[in-house]
Parts: sequence; structure tokens; C-alpha cells
Amino acid sequence: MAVEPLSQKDIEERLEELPGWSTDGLRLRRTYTFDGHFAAAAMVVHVAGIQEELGHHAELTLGYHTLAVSVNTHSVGGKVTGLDIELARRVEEIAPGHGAR
Ligand SMILES: C[C@H](O)[C@H](O)[C@H]1CNC2=NC(N)=NC(=O)C2=N1
Repeated sequence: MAVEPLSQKDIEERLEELPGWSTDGLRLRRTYTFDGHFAAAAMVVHVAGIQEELGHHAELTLGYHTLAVSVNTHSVGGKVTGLDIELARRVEEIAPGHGAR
């Protein structure tokens, strides 16, 4: 099935189930905060595994105690699709186990 960009309304409805995530209509973003740098770095590795499993990849920016996740779908010209929502859901699932907030 073809991957289609979601409308702003669709994105906002889906983000109701993903607290902390936001959109400008062109990407989904969330920044997580951790108690230490190593915890943030460990989550990068875990997210990388999920991304390889899904075949879909976010931009991950590792800070001192933070990890910023920013994702859209390149193959539709940099818009938000269901693939981005799915990646955000999967990242949210593992975040508590890393002490992310
Ligand atoms: C062939 C491979 O699945 C594609 O190049 C994937 C890889 N990861 C991707 N990640 C993102 N964010 N958007 C894409 O369009 C995309 N395409």
C-alpha cells in the first residue's frame, strides 16, 4: 500500500495518543530528558534497533541529558505519514524503561 502524507487534522488527532510529541505539519518531534548522559545514549541504541526493524529512521540528537527525536518520511518529500506515527509509538513504548521523561 502506498504511503500517503497525513493532513494536519489527522496528525493532531493521532498525537492525542502521544503526549509530549508535537508537529509543525512537516515532522513529528519530541525531546526526552534523562538523569544522565549514558541513559540518553543507551536509548539512542535502542531506538536505532527499532528503526532498523521498521525500515524507518528519525534524526536523533544526543545532548548531555537529552535525546531529541525528529521524524518525517523522506519518500513523500518530507511529510508526516503513518510510518512516523508508528515510529513515535514504538519509541514511546520503550522510553519509560530508559527513565526518559
Ligand atoms: C529503502 C528504505 O526502506 C527507505 O530508504 C527508507 C529508509 N528510512 C526512511 N526513513 C525515513 N524517515 N523516511 C524514509 O522515507 C525512509 N525510507
